This record gives sequence, structure tokens and C-alpha cells, in this order.
Amino acid sequence: MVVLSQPALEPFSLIKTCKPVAFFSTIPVVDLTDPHAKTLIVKACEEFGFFKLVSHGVPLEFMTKLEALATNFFNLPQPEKDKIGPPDPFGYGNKKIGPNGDVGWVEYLLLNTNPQIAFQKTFSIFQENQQNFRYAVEDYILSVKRMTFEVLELIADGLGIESRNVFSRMLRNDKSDSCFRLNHYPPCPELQALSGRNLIGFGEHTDPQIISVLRSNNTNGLQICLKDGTWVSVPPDQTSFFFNVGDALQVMTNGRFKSVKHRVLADPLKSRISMIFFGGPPLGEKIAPLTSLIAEREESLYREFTWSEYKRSAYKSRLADYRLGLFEKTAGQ
Ligand SMILES: C=C1C[C@]23C[C@@]1(O)CC[C@H]2[C@@]12CC[C@H](O)[C@@](C)(C(=O)O1)[C@H]2[C@@H]3C(=O)O
Ligand SMILES: O=C(O)CCC(=O)C(=O)O
Ligand SMILES: [Fe+2]
Repeated sequence: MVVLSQPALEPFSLIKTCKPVAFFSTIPVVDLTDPHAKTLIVKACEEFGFFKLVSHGVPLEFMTKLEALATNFFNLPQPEKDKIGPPDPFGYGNKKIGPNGDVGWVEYLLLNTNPQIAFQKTFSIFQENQQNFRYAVEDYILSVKRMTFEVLELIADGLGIESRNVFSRMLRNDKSDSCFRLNHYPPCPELQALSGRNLIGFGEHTDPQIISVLRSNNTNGLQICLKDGTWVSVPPDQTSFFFNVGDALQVMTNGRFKSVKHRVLADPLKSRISMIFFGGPPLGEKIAPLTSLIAEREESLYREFTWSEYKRSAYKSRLADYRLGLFEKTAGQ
């Protein structure tokens, strides 16, 4: 018997597919200049762990410039990009996500934003002819950080916490372990034609840090999981930012905010480019529920751990794992 191979499917053989889902029509949108912003942000973080921010003050030019330069970078010949990979976890990566066998229809550049590390490793990634790219990354990150500090201070205000820098100080710290990621999801028309499904670009997961701030071009793909377990597509908006609550903020709010499960599907016809700033604490920072957020007759749901401990544990996990499980207190502890 002759067994026919399916050469057209070969590059996708390890990458899962998924059916498209409905659009998220009631996505919380917060205007940063609105006097009620703090209340709206807290409500969105409690309900979805997710919101869209408009009138954010980050110049549009920084966003479009970086998108153009990232597109140029991803259009370089493969051997050029491979020179700055494989990721350790920083550097250029293609299809492989993290160290434990996760794959997706994505190529990316992962950078550390801590100046002490950044100047050694990250910026050696930008070779001589990539200086404009490096400056665009720096301008963008500086401006996004400023906006993120403001959002974190509004969150503290909205939660009625006395010291409004309780979260933002961890990102403002020189030793903050934040990182920045540029993702490129190439189109995949062959697969769509063959199966009527989309390739999974980035599989379902929560982000381990305090908060993630995402901006993408105008291509669909991002989906979030609602409390009832249904997945919804987030309509792209290239002029706005999408904020995700991360695991560390779930812990510090003793579960009042939930880190949002999300994933990305590749579009059959259009490239998706996204840029995400992951705001993380310094490695030695102790993460635990804030006493003022543990309600009367409520218990602390998590044991204290350092960010370094959590990160180590995250890097031993698979993308879709529930990473906080190991840090939950069991009854009576
Ligand atoms: C599979 C993995 C990739 C990841 C590290 C991990 O072991 C589990 C968490 C993953 C994640 C998700 C959010 C960010 O994109 C990321 C940089 C992070 O901090 O945690 C990635 C990690 C990665 O791609 O290196
Ligand atoms: O690329 C995207 O739109 C989101 C990717 C993501 O969730 C991540 O890199 O952690
Ligand atoms: Fe993510």
C-alpha cells in the first residue's frame, strides 16, 4: 500500500490548531484622563484581569516606528535572525516557546529591560545596522513604563491602599526584573485552506509578572478566557494598550484580581506584530498578599515567596500550567 505524505502540512505538524471564537463586545475600556479611572481599572481587574487603556499619553509615533522597525527585523533573512538565538531566555526565538517543549506559530525577540543586564546582553543583540531599532525600543519602553507606573498607582488608590507606590515601586526599582517581547505571527493561508482552523500562535497561559502591557498592529489574534471558561477574541486596536493582570498581582491582591488566561491565534492572511512590556519585581522582592487586602475573616491564600523563586519555578513549567498552585496555602497553613 502506498502511504501518501502531506508535505503541505509538515511545517505545522507540531503546532496545534483552534477554531475561531466570538468577539468580546463588552471589553472594559478605560480613559486614563477620566477622574473615575482608578475605580474602572479596579473593577476591570476584578472582573476580567484585563482592560483596554485609551488616552494613555504614549506618543503614537513611538508605537508605529517600533512596529515598522520590528517588521524590518522579522523580514531579515533567517540566518541573520538566528545569529541572535536561540533564546536563553533572551534573544531571538522561532516556534519554540520557553525551555520545556512548547511550540507556536510565532517568532519573537525577548529582551530584558533592566539596564544592568540590558546593556550587556540585550543591546549586543542590536548590531551596528540595528541602532535605530535599539533607540526605538528604548523610547517605547521608557514611555510605556511611565504609563504603567501611573496605572499601578491608580490601582493602589482604587484599592484604598495607603502607599500608592506599593506596586509601582517594584517596577520603578533599578533592579526591576521586567522584560519586553516583540512577537511576529506570520500568516498561514495553507493551513486555513486545508482545515478551516487557525494555527495557535501562542498557547494559553497566564503571565507570571505583576502586569503586562500589550500593543499590537491591526491584526486579530488575541483571545482571553472569561471567568466562566469561555474564550473571546479581543478586537485589535493599534492606538491603544491592553493590560493583563499577572500572577504576582493575583497573589498581592490575595486573589481579588485574577491573572487572565490568554492565547493568540495566527491570522490566515495577515501578519500580526505585537509588543509586550512585562512589569516584574526585582529578583529578591518578597511577594505575598498585602495585609490591608486580606479581608476580615479571610485567610492569606498564598505563602510568601521571592520573585526569583517564582521565576525559577515558572521556567520549569509548561506554558499552560497553573503555576500558582505550588504557592497556594493549604487549609490551616
Ligand atoms: C513556557 C514558558 C515560556 C515562558 C516561560 C515558561 O516556562 C512559562 C512562562 C512563559 C512566559 C509567558 C509570559 C512571557 O511571554 C514570558 C517571557 C514569561 O515571563 O513567562 C514567557 C516565558 C518565555 O517565553 O521565556
Ligand atoms: O503576542 C501577543 O499578542 C500576546 C503574546 C503573549 O501573551 C506573551 O508573549 O506572553
Ligand atoms: Fe502572555
